[in-house]
Amino acid sequence: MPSRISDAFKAHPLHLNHKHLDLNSVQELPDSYAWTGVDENPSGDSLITESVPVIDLTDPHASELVGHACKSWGVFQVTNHGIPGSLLDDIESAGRSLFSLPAQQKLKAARSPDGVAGYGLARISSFFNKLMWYEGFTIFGSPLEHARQLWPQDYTKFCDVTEEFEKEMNQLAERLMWLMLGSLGITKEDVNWAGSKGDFKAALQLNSYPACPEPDRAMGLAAHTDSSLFTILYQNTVSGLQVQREGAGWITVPPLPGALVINVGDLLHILSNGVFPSVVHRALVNRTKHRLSVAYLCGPPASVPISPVPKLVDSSHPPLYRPVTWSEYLCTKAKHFDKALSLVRLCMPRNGFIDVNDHNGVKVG
Ligand SMILES: C=C1C[C@]23C[C@H]1CC[C@H]2[C@@]12CCC[C@@](C)(C(=O)O1)[C@H]2[C@@H]3C(=O)O
Ligand SMILES: O=C(O)CCC(=O)C(=O)O
Ligand SMILES: [Fe+2]
Repeated sequence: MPSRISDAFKAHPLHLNHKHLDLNSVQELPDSYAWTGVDENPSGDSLITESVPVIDLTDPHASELVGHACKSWGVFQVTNHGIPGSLLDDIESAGRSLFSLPAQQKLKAARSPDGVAGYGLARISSFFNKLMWYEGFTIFGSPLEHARQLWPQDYTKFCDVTEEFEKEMNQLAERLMWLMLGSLGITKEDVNWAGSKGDFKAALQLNSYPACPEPDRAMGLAAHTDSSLFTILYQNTVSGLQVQREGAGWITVPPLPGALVINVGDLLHILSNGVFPSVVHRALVNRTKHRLSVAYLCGPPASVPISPVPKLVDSSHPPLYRPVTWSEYLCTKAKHFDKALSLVRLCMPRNGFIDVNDHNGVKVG
């Protein structure tokens, strides 16, 4: 099993990057991009339409609210999070300047088939027989080499902005982690790798969804859960993000000015012994507007095995998952996609508790 995140995909390279179309110049939806069932299960079909919780982080009850949102939704939005609006504007501009480069230029920074970082299709593309209306750029570590290839004359701006953004996101991640775990009575002593500052690793993902001639039949980013502890997502003003809610179908997470979306990932689901569900989500596209999002996928240091926190385990709550490192999990996900979580599961939950992440029999794609 790989011990470094950058080696996580070596055993399962993605050889699809050549299938790349310049989506900005396509007038009609090619058959290879036409999905069926995109419009199935909209939340409007149920009688009560619930919405994803919005939490003001300066609220004195923030931890309880966050805990409740994590348990019952696995996703929430935050306001008053302390990330300057100007930095959100800057990261959006950095993304725009990247994705508006000519296709040939972007391909100079193409992610290698077995790599983590760079420009290309979504990693999960190989699990679907249709292509996504999507292009992405992943930063893991320094983006310097790729930025030099993209903008030989002027690469420092992109590096400065992404570095500053990651620095701020790291601090917010630290705060959120303890709000989430704190709501379960878990302290730093219970999670020994998270004792000091700056212990998170993260992937920064820039996502671009060009305007699409037939949005009702296209898929921006197919349904998935994140292989992170949790993800902090900035979306521009164009809506598209949807989360799957048991019994309610697909619920749109509306872009709120200045707000950030936080979603539980598979590793926090494991760490919380299944108490926090990792939410299935996807992104749809728009007919006239270009949608951009930036995801900060927060994970533990590469060599740390993640397992259910002992405090959450007793005779009536046996550990549901075996220990797994981030890189090992990414490798399992690259091979088995939505079966990855059940592959690290030790036993089925007791007491008739249904694990929302058990997709056996439920199609997420
Ligand atoms: C650290 C990660 C987590 C990755 C893979 C690797 C780098 C990029 C991440 C994403 C970002 C876009 C959705 C996703 C599903 C994808 O295709 O690439 C994510 C995937 C995961 O969460 O599994
Ligand atoms: O673009 C979005 O809203 C979702 C992006 C996402 O799910 C991801 O980057 O993991
Ligand atoms: Fe995601």
